[in-house]
Amino acid sequence: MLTTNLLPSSTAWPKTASDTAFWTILTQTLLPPYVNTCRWFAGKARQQTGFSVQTIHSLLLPDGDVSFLLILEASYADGVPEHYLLPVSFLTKTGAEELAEIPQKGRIGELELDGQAGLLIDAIYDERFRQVLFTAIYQNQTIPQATGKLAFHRGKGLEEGDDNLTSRVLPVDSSNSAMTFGDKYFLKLYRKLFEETNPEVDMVAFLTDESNFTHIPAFGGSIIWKQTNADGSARPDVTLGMVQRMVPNDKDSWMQTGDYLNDFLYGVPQRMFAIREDVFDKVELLGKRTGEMHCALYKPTREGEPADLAFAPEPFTDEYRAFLIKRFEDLLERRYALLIDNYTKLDPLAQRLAWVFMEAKEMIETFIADFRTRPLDSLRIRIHGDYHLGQVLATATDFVIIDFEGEPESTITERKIKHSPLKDVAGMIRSYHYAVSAKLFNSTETDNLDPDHLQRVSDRWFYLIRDTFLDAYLDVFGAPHPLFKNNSEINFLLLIYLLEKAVYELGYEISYRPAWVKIPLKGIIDVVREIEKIRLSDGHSVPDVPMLQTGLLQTKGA
Ligand SMILES: Nc1ncnc2c1ncn2[C@@H]1O[C@H](COP(=O)(O)OP(=O)(O)O)[C@@H](O)[C@H]1O
Ligand SMILES: O=P(O)(O)O[C@H]1O[C@H](CO)[C@@H](O[C@H]2O[C@H](CO)[C@@H](O)[C@H](O)[C@H]2O)[C@H](O)[C@H]1O
Repeated sequence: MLTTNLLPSSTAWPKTASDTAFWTILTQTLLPPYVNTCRWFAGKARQQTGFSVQTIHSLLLPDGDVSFLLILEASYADGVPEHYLLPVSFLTKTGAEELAEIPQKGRIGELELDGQAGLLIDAIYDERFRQVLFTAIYQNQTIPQATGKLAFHRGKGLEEGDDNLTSRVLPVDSSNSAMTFGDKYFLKLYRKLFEETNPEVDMVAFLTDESNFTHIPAFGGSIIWKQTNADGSARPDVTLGMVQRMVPNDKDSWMQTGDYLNDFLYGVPQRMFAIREDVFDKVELLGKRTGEMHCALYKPTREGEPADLAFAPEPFTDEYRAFLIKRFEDLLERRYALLIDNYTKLDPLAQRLAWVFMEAKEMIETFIADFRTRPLDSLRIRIHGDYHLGQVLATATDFVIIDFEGEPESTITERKIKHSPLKDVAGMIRSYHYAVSAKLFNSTETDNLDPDHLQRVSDRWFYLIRDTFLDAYLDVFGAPHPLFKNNSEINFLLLIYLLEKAVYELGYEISYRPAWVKIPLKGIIDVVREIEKIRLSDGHSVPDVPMLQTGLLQTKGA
């Protein structure tokens, strides 16, 4: 098995940490093709100009061997370089059994080091490496490194006595790597790295330590690289990993909602509109849990107590308004450009929807600009930031909210900016709209139905579910609501965030799922209609945005 294309070096594995030439050769040979096959590498579509190993951390394994945590720098023709975590182990031929267990996606390549043939692997597939990480967290270890130290921190959720659990890598296909310990703890190793604590660690640690909200997996610990410069001065922390309690679950809420919609679908051809009561119960429960999460994140400073500035609520300042408007305007420009570039690839119905979006440009811009001066007394807090049905695990009777990393397109600093929690609410409402649209317009059961009728059925399901979610959500705080001034502010903010989310999604779908582009476009147009109503009722004239037939999402005959 290990006979071809061995990359030779005279340095023994443990000594390679200081052999710069060795790593330079690797970044020119084995690493680029390997990294480009990895799900976690986000630079595949960009013009790459090369990789380099920026930093190497060493971890001593229980048997005296060593694994390295490589910080890889990926450079591109345009834009700033990115940094990725790649832990590596070297398994020699003698460990034939272990070698056989390494999946293809963990095999970086064959090497011959100091006369020993072996395989360079992603160390997450090395049980010894996983064990060292977990033990270091359990023991709150700090391990000095050439460029600072690795600080392992144990959180409240990691129980006494759980220091010797067997581990395995989880087959989740995501942008990070997941492993479990004793099927009780879930360790996420972050792959794309940022200078600043990952918002997920902030949020999960805060909710575990400072609140009674139990519908997140409790915080079990973190792995932080405390960087220093060559002169010993400190640099921003880099989060490498986080442990949480493992949540037994069959599925996430996206799948669960899909199951409910399958039941609903059977009645549709018979012109029967039936949503089971337990579906409403679940939607209500999720609204309630969402409200409770925001309640837990709302931490007004009490008299005599020091303010926790990272989580203290803030008003809608001019600075925030300017930030949101600029971000929205930039997003809109990028989306219009993307839509124009891809227009001819869209089917005729998507093209019609795209036209309405184009025609509404001026009205959307005016609506966003309103945000600069409109009086707003609601408050902003830290929020989930990327909230949708896929981020909620469904347990037997309840829900557990995961993935607090925030919006993937935003910088880490942006992800920590406080927003109205209605941004999360808008995320979930968009998700219900996605769920019903994707199901009703892509199923054989509804293939032959009149598209206008189908659109009405879809809208009815969506409005009922949306209102159920929203009512249950708003009920959590009671009246007067501490975070929202009044219904008019709630409506305005919801529209802004719904629009922003749908415009964001438009880009995601053009890039990843062109057949679904119609879903966010329909979401945008629904908001445009609402804006029209508001402006007309305020006595404004509105630009002439064309009306459309219903049946907007139907792909048949396109
Ligand atoms: N605490 C947990 N317990 C059980 N499964 C989890 C837990 N956290 C995440 N998962 C599973 O791992 C998947 C990826 O987790 P997520 O936090 O969304 O990572 P990523 O940011 O890499 O997408 C989730 O969709 C879920 O299936
Ligand atoms: O990978 P992430 O969870 O960070 O989110 C990205 O991918 C999501 C799709 O997996 C995407 O969500 C969109 O599609 C969902 C259905 O697949 C739907 O429930 C969401 O409402 C919709 O936004 C998300 O936008 C993107 O950031």
